[in-house]
Amino acid sequence: MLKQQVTRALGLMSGTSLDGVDAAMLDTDGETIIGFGPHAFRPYTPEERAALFAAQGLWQNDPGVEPVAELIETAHAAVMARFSGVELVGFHGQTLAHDPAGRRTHQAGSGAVLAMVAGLPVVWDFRSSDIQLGGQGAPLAPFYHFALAKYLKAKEPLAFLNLGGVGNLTYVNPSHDRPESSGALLAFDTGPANAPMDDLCQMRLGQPRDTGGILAAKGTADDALVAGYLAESYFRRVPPKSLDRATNLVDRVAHLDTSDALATLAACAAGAVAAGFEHLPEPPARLLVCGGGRHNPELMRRIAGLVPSDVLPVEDVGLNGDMLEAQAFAHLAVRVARGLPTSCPGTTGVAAAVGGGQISHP
Ligand SMILES: Nc1ncnc2c1ncn2[C@@H]1O[C@H](COP(=O)(O)OP(=O)(O)OP(=O)(O)O)[C@@H](O)[C@H]1O
Ligand SMILES: CC(=O)N[C@H]1[C@@H]2OC[C@@H](O2)[C@@H](O)[C@@H]1O[C@H](C)C(=O)O
Repeated sequence: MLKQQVTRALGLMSGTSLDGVDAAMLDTDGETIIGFGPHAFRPYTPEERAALFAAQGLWQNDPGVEPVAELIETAHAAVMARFSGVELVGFHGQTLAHDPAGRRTHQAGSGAVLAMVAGLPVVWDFRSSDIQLGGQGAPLAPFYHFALAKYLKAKEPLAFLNLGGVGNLTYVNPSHDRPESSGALLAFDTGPANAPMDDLCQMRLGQPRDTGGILAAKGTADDALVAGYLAESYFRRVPPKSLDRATNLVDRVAHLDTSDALATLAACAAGAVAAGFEHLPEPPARLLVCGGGRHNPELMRRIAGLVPSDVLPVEDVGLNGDMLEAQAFAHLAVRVARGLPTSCPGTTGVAAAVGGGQISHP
């Protein structure tokens, strides 16, 4: 257990978009955010990205996973070395496979190795205990979203939307004192967000993304295809629910030219968010958007056209939308070190509030 409560924690997040490692420092006691610290981004090289892409679907003991874990550890160690004054590290690892129905999830990279390299305590393996207890193991950022709502002094319910490789939505009712209180949080993955658009760009153009949504904006979405996709059962399923990165969405737009295909994928991602709104207790006045997808005006325009809330990048309330998930794992690390829960029935569907994560010491 942590002796002092307010801790300078470094959060490390390598998300499903496979773009690189986000690292951000946060001063927190795991409940109240005291202040934000420096941050850094360490992009994966095209070769590293290709190796991570090829490793999608691999489980802990599968052949070929070891060199990928080493790649991940090396990239994280490099970005950690840029920080000083860190007291505790929260290391998410790289999700390679996620199967909540089978009660297993795989975040590659060892926190024990990073603890040795950095000479610091590292909290890692955040998702296993939740999934083993019947939760989805994801999303986990909602407990941080709750702390952010308090930091913003929100009085009314609000929602956070992360547009990463996968999208996830968190409804926060800030009238509660604790995130695990019944009704304080409702969170789930909305559907694929940027990953299918990125994959299509990589396959057809040899580039990692449709920067600024420029190509998507030139295209016309295939509305029938979008409607057929959104009619699928995932979108109607009552949360909690979470997704793997893998999807066959790119195959479905194979017959479309690149701009139309990207417009269609953006419409699917936006439609998935709107479908998620159907599950919220009420539409919040504000939808605060983080994650790389908020840099895609075409995606943002489509979401704003479909939901009744004001759709705002989190920068509009003074937060950093590129570092929010890294900050979340700093915050969660402190919660784990203090023995506080990191998920609850409203966020992952686990039967009761549970603390995930293990701590490795150097
Ligand atoms: N300027 C931009 N224009 C369009 N898309 C962008 C831009 N910048 C980033 N993105 C998209 O944002 C994504 C990266 O976002 P982010 O880093 O939030 O995802 P992640 O954390 O890896 O994923 P997840 O949250 O699912 O784990 C990439 O998929 C990329 O396509
Ligand atoms: C299994 C896994 O890694 N899920 C990620 C992914 O990326 C976005 C979405 O799907 C979310 O469920 C989760 O990440 C964020 C950080 C979370 O746990 O809140």
